Amino acid sequence: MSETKRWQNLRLLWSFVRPHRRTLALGLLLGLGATGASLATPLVTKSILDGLASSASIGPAVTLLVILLVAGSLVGMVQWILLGRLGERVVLDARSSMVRRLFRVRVGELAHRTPGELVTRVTSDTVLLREAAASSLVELVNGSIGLIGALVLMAMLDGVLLATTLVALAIVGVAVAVLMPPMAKAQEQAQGAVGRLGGVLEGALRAIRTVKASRAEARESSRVIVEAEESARQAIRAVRYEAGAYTAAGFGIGLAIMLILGVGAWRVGEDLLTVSALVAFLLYAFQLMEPVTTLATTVSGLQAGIAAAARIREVDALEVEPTDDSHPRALTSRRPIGELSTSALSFESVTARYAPGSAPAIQDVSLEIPRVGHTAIVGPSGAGKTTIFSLLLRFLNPDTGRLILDGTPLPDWSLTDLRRRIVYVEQDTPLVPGTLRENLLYTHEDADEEAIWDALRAVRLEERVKSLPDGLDTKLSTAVISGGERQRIALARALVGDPEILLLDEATAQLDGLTEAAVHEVIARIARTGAVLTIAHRLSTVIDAHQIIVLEAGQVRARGTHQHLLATDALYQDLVAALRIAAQPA
Ligand SMILES: Nc1ncnc2c1ncn2[C@@H]1O[C@H](COP(=O)(O)OP(=O)(O)OP(=O)(O)O)[C@@H](O)[C@H]1O
Repeated sequence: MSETKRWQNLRLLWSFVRPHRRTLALGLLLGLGATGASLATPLVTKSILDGLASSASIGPAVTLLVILLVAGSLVGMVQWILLGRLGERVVLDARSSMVRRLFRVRVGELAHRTPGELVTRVTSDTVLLREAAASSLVELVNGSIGLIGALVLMAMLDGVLLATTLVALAIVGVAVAVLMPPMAKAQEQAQGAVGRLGGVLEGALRAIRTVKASRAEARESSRVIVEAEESARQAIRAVRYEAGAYTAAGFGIGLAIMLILGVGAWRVGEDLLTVSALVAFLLYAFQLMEPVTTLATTVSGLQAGIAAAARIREVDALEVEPTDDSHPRALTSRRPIGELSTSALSFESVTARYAPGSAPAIQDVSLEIPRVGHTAIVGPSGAGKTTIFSLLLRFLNPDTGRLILDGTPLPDWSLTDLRRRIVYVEQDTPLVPGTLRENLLYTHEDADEEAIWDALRAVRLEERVKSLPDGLDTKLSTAVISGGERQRIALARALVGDPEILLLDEATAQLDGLTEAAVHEVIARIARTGAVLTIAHRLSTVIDAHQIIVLEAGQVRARGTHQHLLATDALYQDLVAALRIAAQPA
């Protein structure tokens, strides 16, 4: 990591702590209190020893020592709790901001990342911020103050002994400084490996049915375990560096104590130092050990936090969709159909690509989708059908040309207004976590109970839902839902959404009779008052469409009704022949 990047990441780390700076300041203050108590302890011990040697009263000094011990411990405990809470708040803030960001990121940006890897960033990378932001930062500041305080007091006790201690500490410092950068790099790599492990496991579990049906359980578990092994290898590498730093620190401390004892004994023998001063000096030397030994973990905690901040930063850098604030022109009202032009949507010479410099996914496409009626898009795989939907929903923007909705270019609509008018039913119809009711109201939250039951009736799910013990409030995680039912729930959601425009990506799988009937019912209902655009995979869907658009290699090849295209277009004839074969009962 370059210095500028490290600095940026440190600032990012600070940006998470900043809102809690008062708590942090209190933590630092309490830490100072505890440090003060431990710095005073050797001096009070010295005065007790001196009192004993001269037969003076040691009562007040002993009382002070007890007070210092009790107060120091209590302050330490309060600081611990305070910093623990601070750490958890930092984690929560980081998670909340990442999650909000992730849901605003453009769909295309997420296409190249596995959900599992992103999940790891939100769940485990943020935990590393906790240590770094709270304990490490405070330990570093308090530890440094304790270190400086002890050195000053040691200088007051005996300059020669201090010089001896500093030589030993310098050796420790150099060793730790040499071992730190590779340790930080190893920690960064270990964190990255955990992310990849999450990604691979998530991908394999998502495809679990295919995995099992292909008898590939062993192969898939090996693939995941390879990532787990890599993660362990990276973590072990990091541990090795940590161990090196600790050993160097421990060796240096042992050396320092031996040197202090040796030189101290000589100075006591020469009457240059009292025994009580040597004891106090040794107590300080032991106090120095703590910041020096924990320095490695404290700095490594900070390094891990900085590396985590870098990975959080990557999510921050993902391109997000524009906010509605950038649209002063609010187009919120649902316009009466009579006032509209006959074309709800039009493409004007649209060319679009998924990445700069790549081949266009669609090229120079012009088409009109009538305000009322059903338009079906057909074409071979890769022809650009899904791209048409992505452009309409603004998951993707055209390179050239423009799209017009109700006479207004798409970029002039706020995303909220645009997507409020459109309901999108995906091919594999994912349901969101929550209850059946929440799923049905997902697109149109304000719909009433009557609209829900009407939609369920239309997709032949009324009886099934009524038979569920919790009815509409059934949690989908606890219910057994078949593939066909899942599709019918998604279709019912479309009806409840009461859309002006329905984008329906028809399932390619063979549909059961009920689901096929539900598809037709939904298309027919919405097409009576709105525009339905389907990516059609079923002959029956195509035959009934008012308009069919044939796409080939990213371009509009032909358009018309089923009869017209059947008589005039060879590709359409081939596509229909394939759909006929697919529609034959097995
Ligand atoms: N996320 C993506 N990144 C890069 N290229 C893509 C992406 N999605 C689609 N493409 C490319 O764009 C072209 C059109 O793809 P599109 O998915 O629109 O076709 P399709 O007609 O829907 O195909 P299918 O019927 O197989 O789903 C193809 O060449 C495809 O490889």
